[in-house]
Amino acid sequence: MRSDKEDIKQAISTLLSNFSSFDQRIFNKKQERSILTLKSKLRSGELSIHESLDEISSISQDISIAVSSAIQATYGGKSLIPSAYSEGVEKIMHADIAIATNRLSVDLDRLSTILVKENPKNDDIRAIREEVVGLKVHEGKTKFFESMDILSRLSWSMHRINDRRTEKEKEYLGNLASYLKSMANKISDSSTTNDKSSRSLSSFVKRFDGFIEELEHTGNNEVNVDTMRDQMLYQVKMMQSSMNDFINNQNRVIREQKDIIESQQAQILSMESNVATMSKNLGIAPQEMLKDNLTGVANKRGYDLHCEQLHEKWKNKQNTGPLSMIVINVDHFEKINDIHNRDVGDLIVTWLSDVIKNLGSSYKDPFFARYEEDLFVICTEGLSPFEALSLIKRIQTYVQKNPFNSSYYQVSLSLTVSIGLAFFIDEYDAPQGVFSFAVKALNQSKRKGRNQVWISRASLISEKIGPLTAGKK
Ligand SMILES: Nc1nc2c(ncn2[C@@H]2O[C@H](COP(=O)(O)OP(=O)(O)OP(=O)(O)O)[C@@H](O)[C@H]2O)c(=O)[nH]1
Repeated sequence: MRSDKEDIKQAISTLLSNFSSFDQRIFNKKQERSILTLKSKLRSGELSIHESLDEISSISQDISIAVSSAIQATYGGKSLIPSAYSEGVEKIMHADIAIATNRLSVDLDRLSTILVKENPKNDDIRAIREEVVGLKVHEGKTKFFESMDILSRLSWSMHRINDRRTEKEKEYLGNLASYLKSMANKISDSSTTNDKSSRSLSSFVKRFDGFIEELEHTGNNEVNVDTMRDQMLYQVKMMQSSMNDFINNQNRVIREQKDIIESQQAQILSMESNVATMSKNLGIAPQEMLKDNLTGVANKRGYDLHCEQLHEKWKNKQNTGPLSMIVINVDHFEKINDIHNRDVGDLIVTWLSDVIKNLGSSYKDPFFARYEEDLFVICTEGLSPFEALSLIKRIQTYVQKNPFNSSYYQVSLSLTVSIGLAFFIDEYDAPQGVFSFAVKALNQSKRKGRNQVWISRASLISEKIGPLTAGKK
């Protein structure tokens, strides 16, 4: 595109030189000066092709008028009817004006050839080119006014082409700026860091916005559009260098994260191998280490592991419905041990564990563990406060109404249990905290006379999780 422009500039410049060499009778000093100024401005790049074409059009009109005046002066002021023209022109065929006309036809030939090559699909230009070829056929005959008319029309066609070209270039620059803006936006939004390189990328969003606005207010002057293209090129280079910084930084962050993950993986591997060694030394399989020997349900280790998973779920909001912890303890267990013996106590622990497990299976089969001694914990997931309380009531009623029997030890004992309930309420709740809320509620049940259910943070549960229709506060 650049070199085509240079060709056009060159052709216009030659045309102007030939204008200057016209017979002095045709020009006055002012026209001569304006041709010289125009030429030097065009050469220095002060003037665009667009502006030069305007000037040429007006100079060629001046020249046409001057030539017609010259003819009138020569032929005694005959009126300018077509036959007078052809007669006048015929008579000055051998004068300088004829030479100038021939030069003009050569210039037109050159200019129209370049334009047809550049715009092969433009019908106007092709038609003008045919007229120029027609002019050449009549070489030797003076066709000054026709040449001037063709030059004028050629100027206007170039005008229109230039207009469309600058419009297109502006559109292209605008699209490019929008694309780069959205790219800078996306990258800085998705950045994992807020370092200098990602901030610098986000600053391009504003810069491109300014550029798009400036483009909207720029006319079709190609000198301005050239400047805008240069500015855009500069911004693209700057953005490229910011992107390089950004990519280097992101790579560094990824490398650091990879190092952390590798060291964590190594720790996990060593922990796993420790567990494997421990279980080997103890002669039990790893999963057996998470089970209570007496009841076969999860033990405290199993409970701790479950709590870790529960915490992850809670933090990432992946839990399916409300979460709660229910702690259950046999009333006066020490006395039972003392009055009967620890074996009876063991049987009671096993019996109660089965009772809780069976009743829980109708309540979405919650995780259940023997935490220690005669203390059990149920972690419910997806049970409303009302449903959790209904499960608690069923356990309590079952224990109360069904005495523990052992034919071997010949005992039948009426037992009761005390219970504490707590719910996870907000993102600050962690399993250890919720467990201690549940234990506090259990202690309250014991203090208030046993065989009771107490609920921790009951008003918050009603407000944030769901209604409680049973239980005491
Ligand atoms: N049989 C049996 N007893 C255990 C076991 N582990 C701990 N114990 C005993 O269980 C008793 C725990 O009693 P607590 O739960 O404090 O009961 P309590 O103080 O009698 O009664 P509350 O105040 O109603 O809880 C202690 O005497 C422990 O020695 C076990 O595995 N089997």
